[in-house]
Amino acid sequence: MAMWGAPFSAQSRKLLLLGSGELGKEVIIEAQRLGVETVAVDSYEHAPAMGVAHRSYVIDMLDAEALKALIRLEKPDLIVPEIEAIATHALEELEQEGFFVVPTARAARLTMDREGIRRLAAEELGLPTAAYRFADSLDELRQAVEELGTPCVIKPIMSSSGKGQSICRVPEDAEVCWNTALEGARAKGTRVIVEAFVSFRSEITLLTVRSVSGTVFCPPIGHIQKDGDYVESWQPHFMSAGELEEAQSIAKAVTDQLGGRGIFGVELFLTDQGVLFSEVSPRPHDTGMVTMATQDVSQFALHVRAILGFPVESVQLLTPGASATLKAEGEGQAFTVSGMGEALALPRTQIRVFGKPAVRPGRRMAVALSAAEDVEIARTIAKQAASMLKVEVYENEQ
Ligand SMILES: Nc1ncnc2c1ncn2[C@@H]1O[C@H](COP(=O)(O)OP(=O)(O)OP(=O)(O)O)[C@@H](O)[C@H]1O
Ligand SMILES: NCC(=O)N[C@@H]1O[C@H](COP(=O)([O-])[O-])[C@@H](O)[C@H]1O
Ligand SMILES: [Mg+2]
Repeated sequence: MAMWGAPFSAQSRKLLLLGSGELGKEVIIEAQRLGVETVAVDSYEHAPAMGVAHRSYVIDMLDAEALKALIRLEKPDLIVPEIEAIATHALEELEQEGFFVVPTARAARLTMDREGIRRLAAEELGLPTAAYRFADSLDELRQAVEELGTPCVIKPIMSSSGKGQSICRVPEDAEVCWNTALEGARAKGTRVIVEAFVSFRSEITLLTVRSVSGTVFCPPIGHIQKDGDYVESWQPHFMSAGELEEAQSIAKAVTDQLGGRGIFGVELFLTDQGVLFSEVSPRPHDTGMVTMATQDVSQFALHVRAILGFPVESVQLLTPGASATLKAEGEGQAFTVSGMGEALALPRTQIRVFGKPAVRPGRRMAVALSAAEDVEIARTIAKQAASMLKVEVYENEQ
């Protein structure tokens, strides 16, 4: 039986979030709504989730010793990874000591790098994916490109939101792609994955919830990515019954293998040759921010419910809807976000301004969420709302 007392009391239930961006901010808000004590951790001050948590810490989460020291000090009831770049071996050690890692320390380790999850999905589970190779040097990369043919996609094994990702269109591009990967990798190390380019009809995120009730799927979310990062998403994405069944069976296989409780964002490509598995996040997904406008219970609330051990019997889509992102262009800490009034004047539209303390080119700063009678109208309105939002950087100030 789940029960707990007030935050800060000896009876509190304490959730510690590793990574405190826009997704974690919503997780913390949902946890707070259930009376949970919350601790936000990230590598920089004033990260979005820190503003809504009871307390926060700034540490290098790839530093195993720093991570272990903090967790042993705080003794949280739940450790909730929000990003991939975490010293996951430290999480495994902490799990051994009795700490509870969401969904499991092994899932966090396997999804931390593209190799772990790709080998598990393709080689252990035999799920359909794009053909792939790994390379540790420019020479190995050239060899992989030759074997897979062009075009192919090259990504650092440790990166997210498209960082370090590029398309190799002709074999001569290999060197530029190698350098792009080196610059974009989020941790030291040079290993890359080379994937055959998939000409998909569309791509989706299938949010999959594992709770005490079993596995429940949210209606599929369609999305568009630019330079490897999401710019637009909508729900539901229409697909045939056969295709949906294929997608759900892939999602079920991967999430059952990873185990634990919580929400998983299973990324899939829809092609004329069938559904391909791409990757999975054992946590809420950026494209799933649309669920704040469309579902009876958002992906963030579902995650919190499932990890606290509560049932998730079903998920209801209340309305079709869409999301569109605002990305910064400049760089610096002196900036403003404007256009919120105009965006909010649009029908059935909400915005989330994340409150990140600094901008850099391409950084996601806000999202517009619109509901409408059909997804196409919702997409048009969400894009219009996002285009009204502007980030203005003050060049001459700090
Ligand atoms: N093999 C491929 N063929 C075609 N397009 C691809 C391929 N791999 C990736 N992409 C495109 O790039 C996007 C980002 O790729 P991927 O999800 O692997 O990167 P990521 O950095 O983990 O992104 P995120 O962290 O936002 O999920 C995909 O959603 C897809 O649009
Ligand atoms: N695709 C993964 C993703 O969207 N993750 C979200 O972005 C934040 C990092 O943003 P930042 O790079 O702007 O600090 C993460 O903390 C998470 O909320
Ligand atoms: Mg992805």
